[in-house]
Amino acid sequence: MASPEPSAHGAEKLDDDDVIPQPSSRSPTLPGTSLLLSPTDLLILAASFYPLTLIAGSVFSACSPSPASADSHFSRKRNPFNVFFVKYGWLWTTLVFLIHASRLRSSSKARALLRYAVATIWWVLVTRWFFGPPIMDQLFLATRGKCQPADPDPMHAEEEVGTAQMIFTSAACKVAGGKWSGGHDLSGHVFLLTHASLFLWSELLPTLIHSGTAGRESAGVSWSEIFPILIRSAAARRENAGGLALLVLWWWMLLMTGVYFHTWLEKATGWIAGIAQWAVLYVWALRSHPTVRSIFGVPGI
Ligand SMILES: CCCCCCCCCCCCCCCC(=O)SCCNC(=O)CCNC(=O)[C@H](O)C(C)(C)COP(=O)(O)O
Ligand SMILES: Nc1ncnc2c1ncn2[C@@H]1O[C@H](COP(=O)(O)O)[C@@H](OP(=O)(O)O)[C@H]1O
Repeated sequence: MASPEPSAHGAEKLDDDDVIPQPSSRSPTLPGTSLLLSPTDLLILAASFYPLTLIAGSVFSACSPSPASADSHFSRKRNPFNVFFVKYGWLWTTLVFLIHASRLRSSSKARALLRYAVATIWWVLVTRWFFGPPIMDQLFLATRGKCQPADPDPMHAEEEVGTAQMIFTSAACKVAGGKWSGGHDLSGHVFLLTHASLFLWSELLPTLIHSGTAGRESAGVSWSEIFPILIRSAAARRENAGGLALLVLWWWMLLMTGVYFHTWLEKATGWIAGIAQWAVLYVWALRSHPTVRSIFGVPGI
């Protein structure tokens, strides 16, 4: 899909089929084009779906006559979608991305992998390691969170507390049989599901539109065309169907986290961490900094 760089961005010339989402990609001369959505509009539309989902889930949970912790399949931590998919969420996201990247032109592959590496580093920093405990655990400890011993027996608890107070990560706390409690517990699920979804939408959208419109050249996509395009795109290639299926699953699991788990504030901080790297790289740096764009490229077909 051809998409020349807007001069406002102080552009260098992009590869023919690179697509940088841009608000000014509509042609002002075409009648009725104000109703058309550019790639940027579509990306922002997809991105706005996630906070709305969390708000809807939280409102439902607050208004529901039964308690938010009501026993249902999706309120159980051990449900298979949680255990096999979300708990390995970055692995599944990686698989879908690598299949997508393997289809890109070789000149685009290295830069797509570089963007993936940045997204992976952000996932590691938030959930695994940040010069010590990961960001989510450092936030928890900084807000007076502790690893509490699980054993109610005071004899054992005393022994455990000694160990627990030395524990600085939620993972180690769980392994020691303790409970991570007291501080601000940023939702790891909201973070991962939002981060992974925005990464996949940003990388896959040009391909999805291209497959769903059969490469049609146009000023944009109308509202009524969005779902038919995604369906045609899924039908056109198994890889597109796989990517869209994962995005639907991530969206559903985010809704379930919104309904059954965490406080409003913990979901909000999870979401902020989830959009941070996407906003900096895809929304800001790639659009307004030609140097960044020349290093990382832009998602394309
Ligand atoms: C020239 C360019 C070179 C660029 C090089 C790029 C390298 C590309 C290929 C590298 C492949 C690496 C493969 C990495 C695969 C993985 O992702 S392994 C990780 C699998 N683990 C997960 O997915 C765990 C996800 N889960 C969590 O993070 C947490 O469980 C949670 C969801 C945040 C919840 O936290 P809890 O505390 O468990 O509640
Ligand atoms: N959509 C979902 N489905 C099932 N369990 C979920 C969930 N969202 C969050 N959880 C569970 O709620 C706890 C807090 O999640 P998080 O902080 O990652 O958002 C985690 O419990 P466990 O750590 O005991 O598995 C997690 O598995």
